[in-house]
Amino acid sequence: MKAVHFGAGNIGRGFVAEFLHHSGYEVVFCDVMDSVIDQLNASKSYKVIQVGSEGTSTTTITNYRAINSKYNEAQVIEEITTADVVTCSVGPNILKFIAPVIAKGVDARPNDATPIAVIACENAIGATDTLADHIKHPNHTPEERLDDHHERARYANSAIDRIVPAQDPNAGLDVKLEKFYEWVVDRSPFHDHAPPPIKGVKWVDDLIPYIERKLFTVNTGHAAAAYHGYYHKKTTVYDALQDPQIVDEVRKALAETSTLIVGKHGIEEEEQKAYVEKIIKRIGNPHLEDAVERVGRAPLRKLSRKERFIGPAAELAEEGKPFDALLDAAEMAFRFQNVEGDEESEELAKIMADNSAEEVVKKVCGLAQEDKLFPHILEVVKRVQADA
Ligand SMILES: NC(=O)C1=CN([C@@H]2O[C@H](COP(=O)(O)OP(=O)(O)OC[C@H]3O[C@@H](n4cnc5c(N)ncnc54)[C@H](O)[C@@H]3O)[C@@H](O)[C@H]2O)C=CC1
Ligand SMILES: O=P(O)(O)OC[C@H]1O[C@](O)(CO)[C@@H](O)[C@@H]1O
Repeated sequence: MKAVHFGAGNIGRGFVAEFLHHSGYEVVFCDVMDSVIDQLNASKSYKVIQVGSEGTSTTTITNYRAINSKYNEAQVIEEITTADVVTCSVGPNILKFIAPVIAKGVDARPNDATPIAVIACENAIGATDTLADHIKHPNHTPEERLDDHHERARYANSAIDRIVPAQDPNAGLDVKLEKFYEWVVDRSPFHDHAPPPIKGVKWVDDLIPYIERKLFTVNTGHAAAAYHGYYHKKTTVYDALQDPQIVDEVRKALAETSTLIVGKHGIEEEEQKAYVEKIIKRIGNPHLEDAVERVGRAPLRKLSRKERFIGPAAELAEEGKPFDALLDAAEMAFRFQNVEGDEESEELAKIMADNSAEEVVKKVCGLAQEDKLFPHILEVVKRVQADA
């Protein structure tokens, strides 16, 4: 079996490739960074090191190759025509850039082979759908080829959860990460044949409760800790969580999202409480040394309409339920400006400087004036702008 994986970064090498490897797949990494491609092709193995209070354990990943997809389109297409699975972990904003080559690879597949399974492993609701929309766009797949496209490819959304911090620059290809993992994938696209045999994946018929619970608990809590931590000059998320005031903010934000999740998805209150406790423990893992700048990265994405703060706060506002702590966390995200190495934080600073508060709320948060949350976020933006 063969899997083509786009994005040989932290989650790609550390989580997705590890699962694929242990399930018997040869992994062909595609990335645009020469250094990582050269290292992968020059080495026969790398290590995945799981750290936590239970101790450390290591697994070794072998049986992979790597292609620089920036220069070798024909080679990537060829690999996709003979692969069983395409996965990616490149970041939600990069999906449009990898779609054209995947479209060509899918189009070149024979209709009588098992359709290739395409699974995007990004922190976003419906990331595989987004990728599929780009792939099926007339610029990339001719319209007359869409009718039987499903015979060549199936697209499954997924929710992927594992904390993989930025790695030590001297670690080479090795990846340090937490022991916990969860990879949940929508089974419905494979209704007429077996889903790909990836060990450790949980196949479900309805992914929405899983991805919303994950995004609005793990990612809301993690990002809230990082943004409050950054504001209070903490180095890591662990450091941030040593501050009782920050823990309190995180707990309050998660109490708000829990109300939404429990009400919406029929999850037991006690179960959600236990999930929250587990998440707070996970994000406070001292062995990960996870910088607040990494967890806060890409604030424009994280402040967008369907994301971890505005998404749940907008729904809570419509239901007339409390969302104050989510507003506080969003305020800290708006203050995450001009952070070294983070382009979106620079863009955020420009947007905040060049636009009225109303325009910022519309542009960044995707809210309309008639949304109940609008005036509340507007106050937040005005406050941050006044401090500039
Ligand atoms: N690190 C984590 O703890 C988790 C990350 N995720 C998600 O996984 C995705 C990736 O995150 P990380 O692995 O942390 O980031 P990363 O920055 O370590 O890896 C991203 C990789 O994608 C590559 N890339 C960028 N543009 C590309 C292109 N056009 N074609 C091929 N490769 C390209 C980059 O060179 C890099 O190697 C994000 O969507 C993130 O939200 C999900 C769960 C956990
Ligand atoms: O790019 P994002 O959305 O921050 O994704 C990485 C995040 O995913 C998580 O690992 C959770 O699975 C976060 O802890 C981490 O910060």
